[in-house]
Amino acid sequence: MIGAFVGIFEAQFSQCFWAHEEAALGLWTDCGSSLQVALLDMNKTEAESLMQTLTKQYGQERLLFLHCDVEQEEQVKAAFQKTMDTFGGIHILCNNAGILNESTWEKMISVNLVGVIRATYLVLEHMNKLKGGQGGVIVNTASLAGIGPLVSCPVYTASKHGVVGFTRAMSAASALSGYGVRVNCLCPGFVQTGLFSNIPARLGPFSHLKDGTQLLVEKFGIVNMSQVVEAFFELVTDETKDGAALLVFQQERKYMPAVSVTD
Ligand SMILES: NC(=O)C1=CN([C@@H]2O[C@H](COP(=O)(O)OP(=O)(O)OC[C@H]3O[C@@H](n4cnc5c(N)ncnc54)[C@H](O)[C@@H]3O)[C@@H](O)[C@H]2O)C=CC1
Ligand SMILES: CCC(=O)/C=C/C=C\C[C@@H](O)/C=C/C=C/C=C\[C@@H](O)CCCC(=O)O
Repeated sequence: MIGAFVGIFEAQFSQCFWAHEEAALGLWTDCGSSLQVALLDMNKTEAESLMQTLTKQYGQERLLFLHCDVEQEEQVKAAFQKTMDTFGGIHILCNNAGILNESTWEKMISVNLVGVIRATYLVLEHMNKLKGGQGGVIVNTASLAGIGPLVSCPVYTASKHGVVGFTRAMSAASALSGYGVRVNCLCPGFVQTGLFSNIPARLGPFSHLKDGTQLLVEKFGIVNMSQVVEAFFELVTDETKDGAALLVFQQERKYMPAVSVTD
């Protein structure tokens, strides 16, 4: 799992993640008897405290932290190889790393979209059945802003629309190529994390639109982190889900049908 430490996944990790262990393990024959997790992130500070907590609960042999910046090809490649060497395989990848700051929009595209593409292509070197892998599933964290425009954040919106489009196309390419790898995306609404804090400072040239964003927050409400993790595991464990975009609202979650231009 990439970009897992702070925010959406960190807070609910232990409560939800291991609760789905049996269902996840049942998907592949070479998984052994327990779920093992590599947490890749560039935030070492947060990593240490979470790893201490999880290690106490689940044992050191099932957890691995690797410092990794998704903007750096060699770091991602090395982290996946270390994960393979440690655990013997990679069956689930969650591309969760993301930033929001309209003032540094090129970086936002680099992390939120290019980082997802890079990690997907690199993990396929290990997951792809045509390359000796066991197959697997990739879940990309997009956003509701990957479905509809977050007006105060046009480039964040573009990055997340890109994640949804890449997910759907990569899913079809994988299925038609026989990779044995499903690709889905999560589209949560607003979640109380670090990314959600200090909103005006994140809007760059669009800070004058902060009130409109606040109206969206009031309209959509705040999604609980455990709802996001539960949705993640639905995309992992439901083998019928491939190329799916799962929207996570405060009151419900529902799938967004792909728009077809040929219908
Ligand atoms: N907070 C929200 O309201 C929503 C967030 N999301 C998405 O959820 C994902 C997680 O974000 P949050 O937990 O909210 O924010 P967060 O800021 O709390 O967590 C983001 C994580 O990504 C890591 N990260 C950032 N850049 C990285 C890089 N270059 N390489 C490796 N790791 C990197 C950070 O260290 C951090 O651990 C993001 O993709 C975000 O766009 C989607 C919908 C709503
Ligand atoms: C700084 C911008 C801000 O207000 C905070 C953003 C926090 C999280 C980022 C993003 O992932 C959340 C986006 C939520 C968007 C919600 C509504 C629309 O933009 C999409 C409408 C989708 C639909 O029409 O169903």
